[in-house]
Amino acid sequence: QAGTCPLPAAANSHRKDCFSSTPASTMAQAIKYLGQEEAQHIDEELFSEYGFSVDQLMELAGLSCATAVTRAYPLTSLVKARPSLLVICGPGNNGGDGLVCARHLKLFGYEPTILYPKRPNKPLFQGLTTQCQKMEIPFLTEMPEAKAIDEAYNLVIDAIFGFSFKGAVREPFGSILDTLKKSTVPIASIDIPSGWDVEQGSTDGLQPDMLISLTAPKKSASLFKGRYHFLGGRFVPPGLEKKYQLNLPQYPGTDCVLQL
Ligand SMILES: NC(=O)C1=CN([C@@H]2O[C@H](COP(=O)(O)OP(=O)(O)OC[C@H]3O[C@@H](n4cnc5c(N)ncnc54)[C@H](O)[C@@H]3O)[C@@H](O)[C@H]2O)[C@@H](O)CC1
Ligand SMILES: [K+]
Repeated sequence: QAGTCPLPAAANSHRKDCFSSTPASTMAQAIKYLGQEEAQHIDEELFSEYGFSVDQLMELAGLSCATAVTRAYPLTSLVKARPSLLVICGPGNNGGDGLVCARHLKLFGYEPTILYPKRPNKPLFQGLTTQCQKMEIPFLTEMPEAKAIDEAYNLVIDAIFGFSFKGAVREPFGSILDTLKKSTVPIASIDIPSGWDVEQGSTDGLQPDMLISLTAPKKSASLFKGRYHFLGGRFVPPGLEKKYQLNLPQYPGTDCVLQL
């Protein structure tokens, strides 16, 4: 169909070429938005075929997230007297990214506080937790009320669920997400806005101000309406990028993030 973009209507800059008059053969390919299974296959292949360990990629992912946050919300732009942030970590690797992100943000001069209600009994997560504690990052024992969040924090970092989220949200995360929906503080979501279906998004879910897509955006990212969409996780080997036709944009220089 002439002039019809095959991609979802929420226009982002990478879709401009849908309407370009440039012949298809010479068009730059748009970055791919991954389905849930495809994201999980890439993840598995990075560990099995490409020899990475989880903690390696988590460190790079978390550093990307912290770097992207400093770009979108520099210390000088924060509205509260203290550069306070609330980082909410979930029970899987998305939560691990949140712990790494919090540690780097502390090194970058922010004052993160962490809520980590479901902690996996695995050395990786125990180590990341100890590192944050040794960095003098406080851990909350319960989720504050929306009003208390509005008063205390400049930004909430949502590291609750990533690309493995499925089905109805189980507690305590249902209540946590409900509180977040009532808060007016901007939210920066790591990889997926938590509670969103990885492919279909959510009509009544979180509406984050920022999304940091890791490796490549997931399908639901086409429905993101916030101000800042960043790509991070600059660790994809060319063979893997080619196999999955990711068409990743070129990161500038040595940067670990790119604004989409
Ligand atoms: N391959 C990659 O590209 C990388 C991925 N990383 C991160 O890893 C994430 C994926 O991590 P995981 O596969 O561990 O999964 P997630 O962190 O997405 O979540 C899985 C956890 O959430 C729970 N869960 C799932 N659905 C739920 C529901 N409806 N209610 C309550 N709990 C639910 C599961 O029981 C499990 O504990 C990515 O989104 C990304 O943030 C990075 O750490 C490193 C690199
Ligand atoms: K998330």
